[in-house]
Amino acid sequence: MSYKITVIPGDGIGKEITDSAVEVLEKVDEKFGLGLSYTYKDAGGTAYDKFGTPLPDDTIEACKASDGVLFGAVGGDKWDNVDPALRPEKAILGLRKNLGLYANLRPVKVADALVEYSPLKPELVKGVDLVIVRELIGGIYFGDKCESEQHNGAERAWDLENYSVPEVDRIAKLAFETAKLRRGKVTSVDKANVLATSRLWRRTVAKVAESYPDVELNNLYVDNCAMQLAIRPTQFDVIVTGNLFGDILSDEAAVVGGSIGMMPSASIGTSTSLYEPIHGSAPDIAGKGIANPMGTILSAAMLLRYSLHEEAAAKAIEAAVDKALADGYRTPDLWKEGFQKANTEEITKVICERI
Ligand SMILES: NC(=O)c1ccc[n+]([C@@H]2O[C@H](COP(=O)([O-])OP(=O)(O)OC[C@H]3O[C@@H](n4cnc5c(N)ncnc54)[C@H](O)[C@@H]3O)[C@@H](O)[C@H]2O)c1
Ligand SMILES: CC(C)[C@H](C(=O)O)[C@@H](O)C(=O)O
Ligand SMILES: [Mg+2]
Repeated sequence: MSYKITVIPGDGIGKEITDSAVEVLEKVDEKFGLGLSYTYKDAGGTAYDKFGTPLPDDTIEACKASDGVLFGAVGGDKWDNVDPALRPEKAILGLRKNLGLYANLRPVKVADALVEYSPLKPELVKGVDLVIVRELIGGIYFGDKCESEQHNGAERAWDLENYSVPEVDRIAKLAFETAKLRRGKVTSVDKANVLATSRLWRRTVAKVAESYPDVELNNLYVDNCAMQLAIRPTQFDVIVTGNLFGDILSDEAAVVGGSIGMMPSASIGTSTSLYEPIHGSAPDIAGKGIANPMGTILSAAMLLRYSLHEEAAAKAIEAAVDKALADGYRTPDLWKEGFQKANTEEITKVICERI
């Protein structure tokens, strides 16, 4: 067995969290004999500083030639004033597009040990186990845009949202397939009372649903969904939604789970899949060695499961994270009186010891 993994640390806390996840991967490799090898590539502001572009071609090529990509995060205030086409965020957007990663799976499962960390009452959080299936390479993110123009004597900017039936059809099918393997419920989230794209979205999802009689479909407007996530998150199994709504709802859902630092994701499509935590480069804590690496570690577990089909190794990582939490270790984002504070390096060691 041998597998090639491309690691893209990126900016801010990106290096700290990917170093941590690779350490954990090395530990499972030792135990399960997976034969993992790593190629490190630049992306984001760091790549812009070195090469004048946030996404060098050889980063894309390395991703395509590997069995899975582990991505940290990109972005930071330092690059706020660069040409918008060269912003660090263009690196992750470009990778998603170049690799055809049309679906982003963002599971939200609350570890027993973290139930009390949610801003919601424990009885509302216990048993939360949902997955947001976010469309990732369409919608307003990738429509035509104008940074600035004169219109009726005033400056304006615009971003166009568009979705085609095939784009909605493929993400809806993936959501229904996902629901079939889970609790059989899809909630499609849109703004069909206002937006034409959402009405096409809703019609297309309904059509796909006809082929899945055993899966229940219900539709929610995005504003209501945002509220429902805060008042009764256990009602959700699979949430399928567009690019922008999925971005916003997943950060909200992360809070239900106690900290955004815990949340992993898998971006899948037509080429190599990419795995990354849902959070960003956290410039406010970068370089301090205190970032929570567990979202990235759990993303690495998803890589083992979905790209390498190494289920036992994936489960070993997830169990080790659960055990570290159950044993009372907390990174600063989760720390409370009575618990053992662990920085990035320390929690990594604690997790490795539990593999
Ligand atoms: N996929 C990505 O690369 C990605 C995702 C989101 C944001 N970003 C970029 O990251 C930069 C910062 O964005 P932001 O501040 O809005 O969002 P962010 O997710 O980076 O941070 C939001 C808050 O959560 C905290 N946080 C995030 N991850 C954490 C972790 N692992 N452990 C502990 N605390 C953590 C941060 O300290 C901050 O207080 C921006 O440039 C943004 O565009 C990149
Ligand atoms: C950095 C940004 C482009 C990205 C997004 O909006 O998709 C991020 O917020 C995410 O959630 O992965
Ligand atoms: Mg986001």
